Amino acid sequence: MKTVLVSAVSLIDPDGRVLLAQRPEGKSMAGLWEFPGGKVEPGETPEAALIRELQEELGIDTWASCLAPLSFASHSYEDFHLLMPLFACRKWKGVVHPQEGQALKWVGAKQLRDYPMPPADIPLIAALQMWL
Ligand SMILES: Nc1nc2c([nH]c(=O)n2[C@@H]2O[C@H](COP(=O)(O)OP(=O)(O)OP(=O)(O)O)[C@@H](O)[C@H]2O)c(=O)[nH]1
Ligand SMILES: [Mg+2]
Repeated sequence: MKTVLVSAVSLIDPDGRVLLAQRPEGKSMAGLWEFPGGKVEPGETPEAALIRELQEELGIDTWASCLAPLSFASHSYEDFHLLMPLFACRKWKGVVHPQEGQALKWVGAKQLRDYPMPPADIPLIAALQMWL
C-alpha cells in the first residue's frame, strides 16, 4: 500500500484555541473537521508544504522557524497509508480567511472531541490537549 505524506498544522491563537477546518462536500470524508494542511509534493519539505497550503487554504503567511513538531499520525485507510506530521504554530502574518469556501472554527482544548475528525486524527487529540 502506498504511504502518502501529508503535512498538517495546529494553529493556536492567543487564547489557546486551535483552528479546525471542515472538509467540503464532494471531497473524501466530507463534513469531518481536520487540521489545515495537505499533501507534500515531490521535492517539497513538510514545512514548505504547510507554508504553501496555509497561503492557499487560509490566506496567511508563516515561516518554517514558527512550525514546532507536535506529534504525528500514522494510519491505514482503505486505499493508502497516511503519514502526517502535525506541527504547532502560534505566529503568522495576515488574518485567517477561508479561501476555498470551507467552514472554519477556533476550538478550545476541552471542546476538541465535539468535532468529528478523520480516524487518523483521533490519537492526536490527547497529544494536542497535553500540549495546549
Ligand atoms: N489536511 C489534512 N488532511 C488530513 C487530516 N486527517 C486526514 O486523515 N487527512 C487526509 O490526508 C489526505 C490529504 O489531505 P489533502 O487536504 O491534501 O487532500 P485533499 O483535500 O486534496 O483531498 P483529496 O485526497 O480528495 O485530493 C486526505 O485524504 C485527508 O483526508 C488532517 O487533519 N488534515
Ligand atoms: Mg488540504
